[in-house]
Amino acid sequence: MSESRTPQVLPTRKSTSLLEKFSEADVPTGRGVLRTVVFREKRNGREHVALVVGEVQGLEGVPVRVHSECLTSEVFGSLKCDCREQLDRALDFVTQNGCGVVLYLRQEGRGIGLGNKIKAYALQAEGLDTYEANRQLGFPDDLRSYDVAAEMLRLLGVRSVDLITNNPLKIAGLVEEGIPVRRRIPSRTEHNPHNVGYLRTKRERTGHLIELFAEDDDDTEAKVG
Ligand SMILES: Nc1nc2c(ncn2[C@@H]2O[C@H](COP(=O)(O)OP(=O)(O)OP(=O)(O)O)[C@@H](O)[C@H]2O)c(=O)[nH]1
Repeated sequence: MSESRTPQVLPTRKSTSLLEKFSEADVPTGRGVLRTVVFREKRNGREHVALVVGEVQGLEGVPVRVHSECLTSEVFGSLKCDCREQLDRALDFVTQNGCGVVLYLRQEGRGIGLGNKIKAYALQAEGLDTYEANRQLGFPDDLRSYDVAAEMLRLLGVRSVDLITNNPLKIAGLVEEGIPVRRRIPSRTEHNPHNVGYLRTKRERTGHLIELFAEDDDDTEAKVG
């Protein structure tokens, strides 16, 4: 008796559709026009933004920043982290380069949300570091996933990226979701007395490639900032 085999079709992340492209328009800014594309998550209605400069469809090695929302720093000017500066510098980079994408993901507080991030700040004021505070609240160090970012890039037609980041987990996360990362572009920001502990902890605990001092310099050619 001949054996009939059903071809095994493995589900791939690429075939899952998490998002719909909801709207887009050109928005004039101090840096120039940003093509602003809003994607909506089908499962929860959450909106994420792609800020696109130039023509990226079908391109390899597109400079991309995958940036997580940080209301406290980006809107209120908090000095406890370097998020606003990283966003500003990434936008400078892609606009000066004439091509690139900044994905602005609604993953406040590394995915735990604004209210919980402020709870974590209260614990940090009592001496816990950023990861200890997360754990005390019952969360892992980082709740983010990169499936949404990967699908946004695919829907924009980006074939591979030069990722603006210091976070090795972001690179791994995107690769895992099927987006080739050609190289890393370091994101360099200034430290201050309020965020130096946060930056050091990220470097020590999650391997962030942060150059806090001149002696940390590496010889990668392109840098943001
Ligand atoms: N839970 C928690 N989140 C924080 C804290 N400080 C900043 N964040 C959040 O951390 C996120 C920072 O995200 P990103 O700017 O993408 O930075 P990153 O993962 O450090 O990696 P790169 O900037 O790409 O190197 C934002 O969502 C901030 O709101 C904190 O003390 N606790």
